[in-house]
Amino acid sequence: AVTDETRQAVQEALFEALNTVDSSFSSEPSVADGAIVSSQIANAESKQLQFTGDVLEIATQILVKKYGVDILEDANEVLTELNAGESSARKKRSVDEVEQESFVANLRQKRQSRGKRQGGGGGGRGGGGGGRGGDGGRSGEQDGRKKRNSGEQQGGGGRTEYSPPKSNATCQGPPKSCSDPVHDRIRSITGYCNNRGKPTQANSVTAIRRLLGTTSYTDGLQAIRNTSVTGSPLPSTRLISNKLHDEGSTPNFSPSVNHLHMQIGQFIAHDIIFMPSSTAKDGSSLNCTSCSSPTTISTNCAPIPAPADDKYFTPVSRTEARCIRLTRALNGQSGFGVRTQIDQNSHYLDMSAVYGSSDCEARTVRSFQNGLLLTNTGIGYVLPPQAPNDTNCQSTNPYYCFTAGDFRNCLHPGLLPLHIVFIKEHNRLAVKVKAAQPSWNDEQIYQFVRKIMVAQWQQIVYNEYLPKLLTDKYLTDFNLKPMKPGAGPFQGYSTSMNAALSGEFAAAAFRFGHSQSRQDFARQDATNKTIGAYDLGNNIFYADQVYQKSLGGSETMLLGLIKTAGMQVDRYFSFPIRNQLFEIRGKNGSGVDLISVNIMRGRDVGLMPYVKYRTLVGLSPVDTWNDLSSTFTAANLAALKTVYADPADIDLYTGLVMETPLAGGQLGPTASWIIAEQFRALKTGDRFYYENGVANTVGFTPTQIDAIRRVKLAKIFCENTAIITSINTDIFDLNSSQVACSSIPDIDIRLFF
Ligand code: HEM
Ligand SMILES: [Ca+2]
Repeated sequence: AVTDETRQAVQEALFEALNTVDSSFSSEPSVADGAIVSSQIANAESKQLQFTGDVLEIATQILVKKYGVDILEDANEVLTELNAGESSARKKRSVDEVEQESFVANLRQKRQSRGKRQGGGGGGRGGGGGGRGGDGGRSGEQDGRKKRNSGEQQGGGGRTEYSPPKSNATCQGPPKSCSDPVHDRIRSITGYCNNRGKPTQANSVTAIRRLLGTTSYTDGLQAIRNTSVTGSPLPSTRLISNKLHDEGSTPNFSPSVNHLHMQIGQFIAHDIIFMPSSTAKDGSSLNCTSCSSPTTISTNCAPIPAPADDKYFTPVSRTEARCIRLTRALNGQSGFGVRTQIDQNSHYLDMSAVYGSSDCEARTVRSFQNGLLLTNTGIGYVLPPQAPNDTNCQSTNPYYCFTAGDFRNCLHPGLLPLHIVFIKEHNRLAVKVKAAQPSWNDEQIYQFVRKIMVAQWQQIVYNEYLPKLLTDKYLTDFNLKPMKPGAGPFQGYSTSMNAALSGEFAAAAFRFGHSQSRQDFARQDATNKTIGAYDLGNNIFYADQVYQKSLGGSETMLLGLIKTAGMQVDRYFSFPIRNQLFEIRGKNGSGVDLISVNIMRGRDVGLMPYVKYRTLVGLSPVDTWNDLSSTFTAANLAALKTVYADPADIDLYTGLVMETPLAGGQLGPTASWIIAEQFRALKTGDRFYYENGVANTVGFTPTQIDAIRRVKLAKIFCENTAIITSINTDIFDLNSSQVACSSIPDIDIRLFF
């Protein structure tokens, strides 16, 4: 039983933590050299969680320091009591699965009233502002982005705090009980009620899973791993990147897999994971550029020191070392204990990059006419709607970036041909549906088409993308293969399978795709002539490439992806990936090294070192370097020894990309395992997976499932481009034979009525 003393201690710790949160962080102009801080911009819902998370993290440290870790269990009981009191204090809403109100989220108001009761001044600064209006996700997200050259960024006065806690009924999840029949038929945008017993599981803005249930935080709570098991400091992740991951002058192209495989991989990533970065108190991006930023700006800064002899990130001055900016992933912990990262997208494989991950965001991409998605055709061909207020966008009027289901759609130009093709495919199907069902309203058409779109996408991922990545054995062992035509329905759905993303997948394994990216992105015209390539390093968050009408817009970019080789998946990364992410055109060194970021992100998220995952995967445990010799080449082993003092230190990301690939796949055993495990969760944990037959869920009939099993990504490209008239039989095969588009059957929408 919890004592009153504990209750008192917990409340004291929370208010002390609140004061720390309110006073200890300073904001600086959020942007280095006018450059982009990050792609991982937190939306309003995530920011609400950050406030709670930051307070709980500090309160946890206070309690542990005073009373030891054993108090945390009782402290969480107190928190449950406090939250229950909070819930009953609020007017009950007419929904039965209302999430519990959070005591901590309302802490500022409590401090004020507490201050009054005690006769004190009650320090809270404002607390107003920032709430997300009903008008949608974009505007909510804008306030978190960089406000370049904005004078308001300076000075302390009048700044608003984190968004005040608010009911999240508007943007997060339909205000309907999971037993409402709407959840029989319609996959919610957020993922809400996909699992009826655990409605918010794998929803957008919820926590990631941890494969081993543990973290590598040195204090067991939040402190980033920084020491070797030998006691010496861990190497800087930029040093690791320089020594192990520099492709040098001899890039390794894949002999068989095209560049499109890279691009679809990123589109998959942007469906299932968006791990937001911490923000400053005012909701803007933190400027974690200087090496001292963890003490001068925010404890949520984790800049990466560049070695003094770094060729690209040279020292700031003779006395000041250079760091590569990095902000810690936003802490969404909701109880006392360990820091917890979140996924801001719906974790499910449900085309979030097209449809959005919150109900507000979903509205921003719809036209609300005849089920159509918004487009912009001003230039003479279809582009997504423009986002003139996107402050991450480096290209300016008239080359605005775009609004799509995922904020990162303009991260680099290679993503846009896919966004465009899928918007066009949705609208193509919507037109057919309208013609066949003239009486249907916008919502009916939209949901009908969306359901088919997601089914097609799942088919493409499981039937075309994954078999090019994983070996047949992994596909079989993890139940990843779609069933044969005529078979099914699939009986693998399990209510106990949590589809949520694992941190290991998000912060390490699935970032393998960074190794597939070329420096030059080709364009090819209808005659298969190369008509100009663009350089990745000069185009991060620049949208102007798709506006190049004379070069064929996005279609020649798409054909370029299909017709050129991707890079081999290995430990080497192209120059822009390692040096020019977020670089301003012409300003060397204004960007970051994505690979040093990946490795540091793993430490930030608390991933365990590589060797800890081997037993999970069925590999031998590791004591000495020699124990690694069957999974690494001698050359890679020797390279590892040049940076790590002990095999137990190896960062997960580096270990995964350095393992010898399995025959018949692109990855080694551990990376394959982590990725296969995730796609199994996304398949067998998704009530709406298209092959399923689940009670009280309106899926597809056997005939409809078979129609989806015949879907080919190639046909979607054929139908939605002007220049593609013949295409690969195997869409990701660089050396594929070609067929006429007309010989590939189109999906027959009539089968779905
Ligand atoms: C030119 C190609 C690409 C660029 C420029 C790029 C860039 C980025 C950037 C800037 C981040 C955020 C890093 C961080 O702050 O931690 C990121 C994260 C990530 N990338 Fe990529 N990426 C590319 C391709 C890919 C591909 C091909 C895949 C997968 C096959 C992929 C998978 C991921 C994943 C899983 C994350 C983590 C996302 C999150 O935590 O929200 N990326 N990428
Ligand atoms: Ca999703």
